[in-house]
This record gives sequence, C-alpha cells and structure tokens, in this order.
Amino acid sequence: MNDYIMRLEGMTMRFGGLTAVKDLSLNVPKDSIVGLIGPNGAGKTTVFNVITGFYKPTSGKVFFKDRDISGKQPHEVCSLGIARTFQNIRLFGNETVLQNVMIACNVRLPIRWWEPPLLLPSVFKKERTIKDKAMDLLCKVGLEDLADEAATSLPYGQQRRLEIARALATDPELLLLDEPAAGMNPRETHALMEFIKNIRDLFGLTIMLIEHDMRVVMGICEHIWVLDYGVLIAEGPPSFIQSDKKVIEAYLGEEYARYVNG
Ligand SMILES: Nc1ncnc2c1ncn2[C@@H]1O[C@H](COP(=O)(O)OP(=O)(O)OP(=O)(O)O)[C@@H](O)[C@H]1O
Repeated sequence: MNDYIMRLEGMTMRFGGLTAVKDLSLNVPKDSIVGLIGPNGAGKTTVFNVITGFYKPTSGKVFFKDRDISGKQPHEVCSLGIARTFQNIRLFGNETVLQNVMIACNVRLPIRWWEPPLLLPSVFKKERTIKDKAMDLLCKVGLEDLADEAATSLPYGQQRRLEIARALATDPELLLLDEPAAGMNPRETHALMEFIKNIRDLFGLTIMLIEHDMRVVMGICEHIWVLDYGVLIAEGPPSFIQSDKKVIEAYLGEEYARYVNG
C-alpha cells in the first residue's frame, strides 16, 4: 500500500448541465491534515458528498486505502472508516449529548432490533460497552460534564465539537470536516485549531477539511487544494497557496495577499 489513505482519480460530478466538479485528481497522505478551499459554489461539499457515497460520481474513481469505493452507499463508506461532519450542524436534537454519541457507536457495536426485548445479558453488556465508549469519547473532547444536557442546548462551538465526537464514535481513519469553524468567534476558532490537531494525534487520524476561515486553513493544513468552478486551480502547502496569483485572483483577494506579505 502507498502512503495515501484516499485518492480521487479524474472525478467528475455533473448535475444536469452543471459540472460541479471536473476531472479532479488528488492524493491525501495518511496521517495528514489537509484542506479543500475555494469560493462559494466551487464544488467543495460535492467532493465530500462523492467521497462519502452521498453522490455517485458521473465519472472517475474514489480510492480509500487502495480500494475502489466509488458509488458505495454512505453506510458502507462509514463502515470502511470514513466519517464526516456537515456544514449545517446535524445533531439528534431531542437526544442528550451522551445519546448522540452512543447512537453513532452503533456502527461498530450494533444492537439488533430483536435483542432488547429478549433481555439477554449480552445486550446489557453491549449497552454498557457503548456507554463507556461514548463517555470516554466525551472526556477526550472535553464534553463529559455536559453528557446529560440536551444536545441542542449547547453553545454553538460545543455543538460542533459534539458533532466531531459523534463522527469519532464510528472509529474513522479519515475524518472529513465541512466548515468546522463556521459561526465561531476568534477564541472558539483558536481552540478548534488546537482541538483538530489534538484529535489527529490522539486517534491517529487523517483529517480533510473544507473551510473559509483562512487562519484555520493556513494554520493547520499541511497541504491544500483550491477549487474554482469545479476545477482544481492550485495545490500545495499553505506558503505556496497564499502567494499563488491564480488563488489570490479567484479567492483570497489582493487584500489578503497584502496582509500576509506584510
Ligand atoms: N444535489 C445537487 N443538485 C444540483 N446542483 C447541485 C447539487 N449539489 C450541489 N450542486 C451545485 O453544484 C455546485 C457546487 O456546489 P457545492 O455545494 O459543492 O459548492 P461549495 O464549494 O461547497 O460551496 P459553499 O462554499 O457555498 O458551501 C453549485 O453550483 C451547487 O448549486
């Protein structure tokens, strides 16, 4: 196996007459934190939707650990080890913080519908294991004191953290974060950057994120791909991306370039 955990090979995604992503190829190194950036409508979330099986690519292939997973269903992709969060937080609103994580643990520790009515000791054991795993995850992400709170009563930054904890409960090797810093204040954003680096190290993950906040992208990503109208216009480390003329014109803007270059 090579050192790339995920690869896209000439991936194109069309919606009717609109080409949302065109002939995209990229290799994501294992254990890295990488970013996908570009203007609104550039095709970034579509890339995540293709990787996670929400969309079947019009053409091209998705490889995860050298296995072709193009067109697999979202639950299969999740079982294989790819988890994601969404641009708009999607928690189970009526459930507690702990229950939100416990539900996701079911991917690895399934309890069949017919098991609980039989009151089998094995079910209680499995439930205990799931609860312990969920609590352990909450401790690792610093939400253990809020375990019994309603998920949607949490402040915004902590809801995002819970969404990540829930994704981690599926034991992913690749975690896709769609605009994790959206709506956060500068203090929360700074904490989020440390958090993302910590969970990568703690869980031995590879993390790919879509983000408009350039402090986050340039601060933690080791490699960045830039899309514009579905086309890859640049890729490289942050230092290269922020001085690339095409990227400045299409996305970052002259003001950003002046700010970065002093
Ligand atoms: N299911 C769909 N059906 C039709 N068009 C779609 C669908 N999903 C995405 N698109 C279109 O594909 C293009 C890319 O959308 P996408 O959401 O991937 O962009 P994005 O880069 O994630 O944008 P943003 O930064 O605003 O989230 C847009 O023109 C969008 O309207």
